[in-house]
Amino acid sequence: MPRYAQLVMGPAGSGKSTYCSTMVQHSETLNRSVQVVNLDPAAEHFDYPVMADIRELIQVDDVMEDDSLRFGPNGGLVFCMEYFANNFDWLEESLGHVEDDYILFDCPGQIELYTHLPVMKQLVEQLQQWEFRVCGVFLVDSQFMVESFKFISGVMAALSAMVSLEIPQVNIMTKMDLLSPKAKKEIEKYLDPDMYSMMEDGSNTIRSKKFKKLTKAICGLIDDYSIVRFLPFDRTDEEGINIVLQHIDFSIQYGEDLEFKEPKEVEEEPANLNYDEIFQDKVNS
Ligand SMILES: Nc1nc2c(ncn2[C@@H]2O[C@H](COP(=O)(O)OP(=O)(O)OP(=O)(O)O)[C@@H](O)[C@H]2O)c(=O)[nH]1
Ligand SMILES: [Mg+2]
Repeated sequence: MPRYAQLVMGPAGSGKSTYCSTMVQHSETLNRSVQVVNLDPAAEHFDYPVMADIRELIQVDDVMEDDSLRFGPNGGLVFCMEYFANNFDWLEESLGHVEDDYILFDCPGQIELYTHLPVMKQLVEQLQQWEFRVCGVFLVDSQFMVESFKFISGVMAALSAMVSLEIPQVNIMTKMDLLSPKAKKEIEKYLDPDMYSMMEDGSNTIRSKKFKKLTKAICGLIDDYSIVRFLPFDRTDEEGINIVLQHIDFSIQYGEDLEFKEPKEVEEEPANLNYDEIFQDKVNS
């Protein structure tokens, strides 16, 4: 039986840890067990119970304090993640092996992990070897998506994770509850974007003539192949959270292998009932 994993990725502060705790709470209401692994060696705050925490293996502060390494916060994080990739047996031990496990991996926010460093790809391959079906969940803060040029750079960030990890990926715009009603209306066009008209939009902020051709080619490619789409995520909207979860479940075929549960049998009538006697009583009366 397979196990299931969501790799929760996205830029710093995009809402990854909040997404994980929201999903855990939501799953509880559905009677589903979802666990979280913290993979951020610099994490300070999160409010979900962890099944494993990378900080038990290595911490950024320890790496930065090491005089022989002399790393800053970002170099320190990269070192930690490479150390993690060389010690996947720690993860294997922490995960154990429970069939049908559904695990969220709360990843760090450094974007280079998803663009050109090999560690996340190595993690995906390792999880697949352990029979996990893995879905990438890429989060972008909706407040940084309400203008054409910001949207295109968000799309490119999501796309580079998709290309480098080669797994199904669901892209999400977070913090929808923080948008003003005007911005909420404005963002609708980015949830189902027509990239061509976005380019032609006179009010847009893509002004540079020099790069217009390149931007147009990128927009055309994304539009023609429907490569990137975003789902809205408002942590206060249960129905919206459920739609996101359904998309992810569908991409990793969660539920298809679950064992079919027989419906409860209706209680049989007591076997010692003698219908002839009852019938006779009725005839006599
Ligand atoms: N209102 C609102 N605030 C949110 C939402 N999601 C996250 N936040 C806030 O945004 C901030 C960052 O959220 P985190 O969940 O810590 O983001 P993160 O991506 O885990 O951040 P790093 O791990 O530092 O990269 C916190 O103050 C959250 O409370 C949301 O859906 N709505
Ligand atoms: Mg976090």
